[in-house]
Amino acid sequence: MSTDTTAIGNANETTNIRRAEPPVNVYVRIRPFIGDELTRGENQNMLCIRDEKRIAVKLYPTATNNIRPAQTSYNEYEVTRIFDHNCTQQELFEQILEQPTDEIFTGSNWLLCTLGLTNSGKTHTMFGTPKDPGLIPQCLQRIFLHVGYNIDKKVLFKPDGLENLVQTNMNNLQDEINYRKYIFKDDKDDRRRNHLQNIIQDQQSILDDHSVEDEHYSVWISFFELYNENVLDLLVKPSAMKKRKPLRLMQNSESTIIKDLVQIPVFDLKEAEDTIRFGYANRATSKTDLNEASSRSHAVLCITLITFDEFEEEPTMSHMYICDLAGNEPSTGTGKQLVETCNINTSLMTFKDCIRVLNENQTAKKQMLLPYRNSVLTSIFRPFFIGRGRTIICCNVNPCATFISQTNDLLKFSALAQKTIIVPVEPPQKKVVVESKIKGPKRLGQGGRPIGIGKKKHHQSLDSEDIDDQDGVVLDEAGIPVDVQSIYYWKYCTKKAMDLLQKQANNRRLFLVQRHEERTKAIEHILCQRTQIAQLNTEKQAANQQIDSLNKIIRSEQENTKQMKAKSQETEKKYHDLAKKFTQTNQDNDTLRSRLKTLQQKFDSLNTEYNTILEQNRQHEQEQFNAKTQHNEEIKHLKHEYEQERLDKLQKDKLIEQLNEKIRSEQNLNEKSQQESTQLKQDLKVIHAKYDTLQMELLQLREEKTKEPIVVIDPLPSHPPAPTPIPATTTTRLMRSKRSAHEEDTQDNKKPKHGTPDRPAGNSGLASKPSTRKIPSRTNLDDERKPTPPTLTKDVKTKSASILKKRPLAPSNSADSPMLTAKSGTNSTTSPVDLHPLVQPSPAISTTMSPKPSTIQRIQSFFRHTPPSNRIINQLKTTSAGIACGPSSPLPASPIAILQKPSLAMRKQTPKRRYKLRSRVNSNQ
Ligand SMILES: Nc1ncnc2c1ncn2[C@@H]1O[C@H](COP(=O)(O)OP(=O)(O)OP(=O)(O)O)[C@@H](O)[C@H]1O
Repeated sequence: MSTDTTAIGNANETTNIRRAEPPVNVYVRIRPFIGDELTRGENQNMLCIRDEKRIAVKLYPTATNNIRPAQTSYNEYEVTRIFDHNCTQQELFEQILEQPTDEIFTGSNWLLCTLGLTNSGKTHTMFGTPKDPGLIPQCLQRIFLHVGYNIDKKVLFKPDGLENLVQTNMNNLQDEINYRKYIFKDDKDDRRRNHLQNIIQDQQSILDDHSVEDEHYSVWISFFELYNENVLDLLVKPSAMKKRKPLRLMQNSESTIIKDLVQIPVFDLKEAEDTIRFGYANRATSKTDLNEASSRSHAVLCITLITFDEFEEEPTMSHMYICDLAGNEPSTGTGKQLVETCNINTSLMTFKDCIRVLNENQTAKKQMLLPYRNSVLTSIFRPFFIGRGRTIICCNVNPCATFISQTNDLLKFSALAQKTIIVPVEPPQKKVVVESKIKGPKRLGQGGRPIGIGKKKHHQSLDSEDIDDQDGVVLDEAGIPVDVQSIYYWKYCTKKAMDLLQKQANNRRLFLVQRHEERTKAIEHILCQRTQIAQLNTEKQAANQQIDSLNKIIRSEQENTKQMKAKSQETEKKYHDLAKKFTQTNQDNDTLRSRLKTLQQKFDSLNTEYNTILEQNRQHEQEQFNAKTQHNEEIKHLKHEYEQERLDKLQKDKLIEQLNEKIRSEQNLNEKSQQESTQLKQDLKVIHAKYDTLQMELLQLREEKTKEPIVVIDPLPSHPPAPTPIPATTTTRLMRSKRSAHEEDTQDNKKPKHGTPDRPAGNSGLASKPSTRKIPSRTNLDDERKPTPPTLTKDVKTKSASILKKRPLAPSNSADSPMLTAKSGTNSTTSPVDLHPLVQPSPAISTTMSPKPSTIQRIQSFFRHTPPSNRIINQLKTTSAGIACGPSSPLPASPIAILQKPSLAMRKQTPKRRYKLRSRVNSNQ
């Protein structure tokens, strides 16, 4: 372990000095709860801020920490200033770094480093965010605010290590030109990339014009990290990042030099920020259990300010070291992460040890050696431990209850550091190395007078002595040597020129003194202006705050305006819609009005029509009323008539009923007679059979009596002449044909509508259809009924009468006659004479004579027309009378019957109907 002799001095002297000096500035910043810390229950009010400088840590068992005793106790610590979670970045800068930043312009060096657990907000405090810049961006802003237009555009000097300066030339700025090219590679124009190059090219002429400016500042930035105890440059080419080698540390008794560290001149704030952003991107970070982007190295930013003035002998150089230390964390990882954590913790431990030793040395009689060589970090910061600069420590505190033990340790160290006083020592004499043959700027104060002028003075004295001592020189009236070829003449001229130059130099000196005074005044004025600017800045900040609040108001107003605009647009839309509707409604109204007009006209016309119709109706009603009264009278009359007719009808009905009863009885009789007739028909059939046998007998008899002549007297004049004898076959045939004709007649008689032969045709309604068939028997009978024509001979008549007298028909019905036998068997009372007068035997028929064919025929006809029984005849008479009664006295259709119809009676009696009814009644009547 090496010792640092610069830190060891006389103990008593040092203690006295220390008391006068301010201690190390230690600030505590407590970050707010982030992420899910509140939901995890990390807020257990473990930290209690007593006042601006005092903070108390509550110690009792928590959910995750059971180390502490059960009873609640507080550890109270005092620091320079405490900032709670409400502290803004700007507030922090104003309190911590504003004054140190101003002081680097007076040549002081400052070290600001952050300490704290991992994830406690160290990087956030240093760099911040684009919207909420941290201490470094604000510090740069402050520096460039001071520098203003006095930036050294000539880049006359460059830092050599942390303590020395070198004058620049064409060669030693080449590295910086290259650095700037890749750092500002994203520039759209080449202005910044070529800026330094252009300066160097114009350097010759600029250097000649040294008298124009009086105060210059040049700002240089270097950015490196301490990773695993190696110094690694952060401003190297991205392509060389992986190959980059650790930089070497070179130390002497006064300072530490990092060899080959890139230092870049920046000419404005933008360039400085871009440079730092470039370096920050190269920093080693990785994800840990506690932080998404945990710093795995200590990042050190060095801002170097070179100041030179025409009236000062030497340029001054000051540094601002801003160090974002990696977080102190438990050694829980493995492999690479464990190595990183160990190195981080070692370097932090050494840093704390150095502070502790310094603190202990304040009171200890025997001064201890600083263990700064134990880590690269403390080696670099050594000048600050030996008083070559001031130190600020910012302790970032994680408020979570989980880490309260580590927080307590950190605050304990902070309180210790805050009590530590580091005695400042005189800065070593800065060496300005002139490497180029080109002359540097000529300083007025340098060497008292210009070299040339001093030499001239020396020559002048010599020359004047020469001239004064010259005796043989011929002078004119003005005292000028006449001989221009002589040395005295030229000496004289030179003397005069020197005098003139001296005069000019004196004048210039006076001018420069005057200008210096003016500039001093101007500087005073500028300083005054700076204070004014500071005031203005505060005012500006206040104004900015006001602007912010106003902006908020404006934003809210804008939002309101937007909403109002939207509303107005909506309203406008509604208005347009309503206007459209209004025009539409107007058009509708117009059309409705026109329609109303036409309707009004129609209404008027209809009204007039209505009035006329009303009048007509009134008249019509009157007429109807009159007609109604008439109709009522008519109805009364008709009712009366109807009553009469009804009575008549009742009488007639009674009559009809009586007649109906009669008809019914007649019908019964008729049925009985029909039964009898069927019986008779059967009898007739039997008689026919008998008749045939009789015929046969008759034929036999005829054959027997062929020889006997038969006189046949024909009573009818229309009768054909006496028939010639007919052969038997022919007679038989004739008989048969007659019988068939008789059968046909019988069959015709079966028909009910055929009237009986004695029924008068004219009295029967059924007889209105006379039978087209002529019954020969009836004709014969009619003919028989007729009186015998006078053409008949008396003989014949007599004969026939005699025959009839002698041989009445009854005797003809002898025992051998089947006809008589049958008749006598069935009805002895039946007699053809009694029954039917028409069938009485004709007196013309002579029975005495042998039967002739005509007689046979008459017999046949007799049998054929067997008269019905009396009963049948009576029945027929009754029936015919009944039947004749119907159609002979038909009931006339009565109008009352029509009126009796319910449909007609119920029908509404309109005048028209009434009229029709009346006309019908009239027509019926
Ligand atoms: N004052 C603050 N306000 C709001 N957020 C903060 C504040 N301080 C820290 N944070 C947030 O806390 C988180 C951790 O912060 P940061 O990375 O700076 O911690 P750290 O101490 O640098 O950690 P490490 O040592 O691991 O690098 C970040 O997300 C950051 O945004």
